[in-house]
Amino acid sequence: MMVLEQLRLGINIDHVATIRNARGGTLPEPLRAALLAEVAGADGITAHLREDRRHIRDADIEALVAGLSVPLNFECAATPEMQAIALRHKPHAVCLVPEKREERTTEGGLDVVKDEAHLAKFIAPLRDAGCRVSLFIGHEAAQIEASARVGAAVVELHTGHYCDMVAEGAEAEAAAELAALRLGATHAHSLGLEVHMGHGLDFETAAKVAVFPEVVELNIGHFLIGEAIFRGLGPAIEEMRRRIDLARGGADRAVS
Ligand SMILES: CC(=O)[C@@H](O)[C@H](O)COP(=O)(O)O
Ligand SMILES: NCC(=O)COP(=O)(O)O
Repeated sequence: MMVLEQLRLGINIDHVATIRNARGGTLPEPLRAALLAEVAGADGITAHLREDRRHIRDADIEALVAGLSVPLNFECAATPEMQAIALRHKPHAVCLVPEKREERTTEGGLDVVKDEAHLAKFIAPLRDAGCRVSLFIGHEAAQIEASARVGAAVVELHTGHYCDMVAEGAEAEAAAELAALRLGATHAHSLGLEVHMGHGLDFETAAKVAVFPEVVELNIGHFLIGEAIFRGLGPAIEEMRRRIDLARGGADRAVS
């Protein structure tokens, strides 16, 4: 088995805030989860400040910026409000995602082709401020090519549909989606874009995409926060690290 560069594992802590907000108090604290994730081997922390603040809130972003030792990947919609917040905090990375207030979770990728002019203008000041701008998109070639044109440094390919197909036992569709993600990763890499993947990944699906050599980072949240109920957050993250390292051909480096 070929040994590839170790994948960066970004831990999304949005759903710690979902649990906190269910009671309206201050516990559990997303920052505490993020610090624990760092200790467990997270290479970065992802937090999505939605327009409706349904999970992460502005104060969480401030606490993360002040308290983290690893890079923050700030996910947000491409709106003037979010651009101002990003420019105030200057996180390591800004990942632009599509948002619909009525959706339960991020349903698809950005339509970079349609919003090319807007995104090019939107990205420029973030890039000038030193943020690595990432676009959360589907695997379609046209979206990848438009992402390169608008000046993004990174694309994060949406793995949600692949994960849904696996969960439904739709084997042919899952295989086709995985193949399309693979092609998308190769295409994006060939255009000079750094390639990340994320959304809906669990131990099995993360291992499947971890083998793609062009992918350098996975962002994983909901599954791990759920898994933390059963085995604790640290052990859940360590197990994810072990599985993706193993898939990547680095069993000797994997946490035992
Ligand atoms: C963009 C993305 O995939 C994550 O931010 C994910 O959306 C987690 O948050 P939600 O459950 O609010 O979609
Ligand atoms: N960008 C994807 C992400 O941060 C994690 O998504 P999920 O694992 O919470 O679905």
